[in-house]
Amino acid sequence: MKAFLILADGHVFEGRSIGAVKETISEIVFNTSMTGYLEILTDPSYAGEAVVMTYPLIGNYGVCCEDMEDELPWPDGFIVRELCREPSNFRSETALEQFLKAHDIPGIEGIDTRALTKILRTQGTMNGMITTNENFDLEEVLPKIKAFKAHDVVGRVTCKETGFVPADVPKDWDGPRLKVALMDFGAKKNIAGELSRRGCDVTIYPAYTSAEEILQSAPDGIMLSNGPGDPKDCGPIIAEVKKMFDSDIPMFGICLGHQLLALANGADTRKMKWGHRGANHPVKDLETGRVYISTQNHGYVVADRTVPDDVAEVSFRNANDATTEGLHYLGKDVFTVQFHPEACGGPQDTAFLFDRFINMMEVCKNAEEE
Ligand SMILES: NC(=O)CC[C@H](N)C(=O)O
Repeated sequence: MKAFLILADGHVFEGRSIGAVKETISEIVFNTSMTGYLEILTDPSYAGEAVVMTYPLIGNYGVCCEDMEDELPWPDGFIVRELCREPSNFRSETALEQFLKAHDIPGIEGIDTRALTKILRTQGTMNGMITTNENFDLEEVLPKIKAFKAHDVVGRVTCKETGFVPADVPKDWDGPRLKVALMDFGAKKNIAGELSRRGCDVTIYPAYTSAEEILQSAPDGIMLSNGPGDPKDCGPIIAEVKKMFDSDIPMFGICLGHQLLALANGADTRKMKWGHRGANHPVKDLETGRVYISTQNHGYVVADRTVPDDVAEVSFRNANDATTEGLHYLGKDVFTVQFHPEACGGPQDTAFLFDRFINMMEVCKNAEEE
């Protein structure tokens, strides 16, 4: 069946429908990862967006359910050059096409994703519509496409009830056992995974949980997760995050969590032209000068020179465009990053940041006990 991608600037791409047959309007963003399509599809931070994969062949190792970052896929659409229908991998449980259909995600294949990405790079990400309606009227649909704005996407993806992931450590574990409160703004599964493998009992809280409730549970540390949408749309959450920050409990924030904590402390965020989405974004640790390759997925960034000097300093910068990639809060056991240390694009990457968080919590806990 024919399908069309209509961009807000009037460009129309014709391809074939994949996944669910339904019309959808969302922001069209591109991801440059060559693999990891399942992790991308199940990352809740993509809610409200349709993802264009720039790598031309997608789906060739099928759907390995173990790799899912959430129970469900979250993008509103999926756009590829060529979808592989005969995946080959011993871990694969189904083909991507079936997965998209089963979860009601519409998509389009067979379009020139390189031309599409060039448009998004020159003009910036923009809204678009995926439709199988051949008789669409451009004049009629363009205003609707332009007007689209995703609402309360964090509310859509966050857990509805408190959850618990116990420490996943051997019986003879002699490392610390710590209690972490994970704020779920759209958390990827492996955030809790990285913590639990390091001896943490992780309680996962819905995004709108009050700071009072979190503080009452007396966690050793608070983890602020990634999540979808514009961080400035999260006013009530920002207010609670500020109260958590003022409590002096160690904190670690990733992506949306990083942005929310920056906003809570007087910094500003801005929308990027086309964002960072891929598995090979170089970030420089400003303390050591070392560059790490990171996985990223964000369309907003903490605006340069808006972070009050007496509150925090920039700890990481993107080596391509020098944007802020991490903050370290002065005189506090609190740090945040814009990239994804829980995403294992390579063997270890920046997972050491979880060790840093564990050490912080341990030192703090020991100091209290003494
Ligand atoms: N992965 C994330 O947490 C993304 C944060 C935010 N929604 C952005 O696009 O910048």
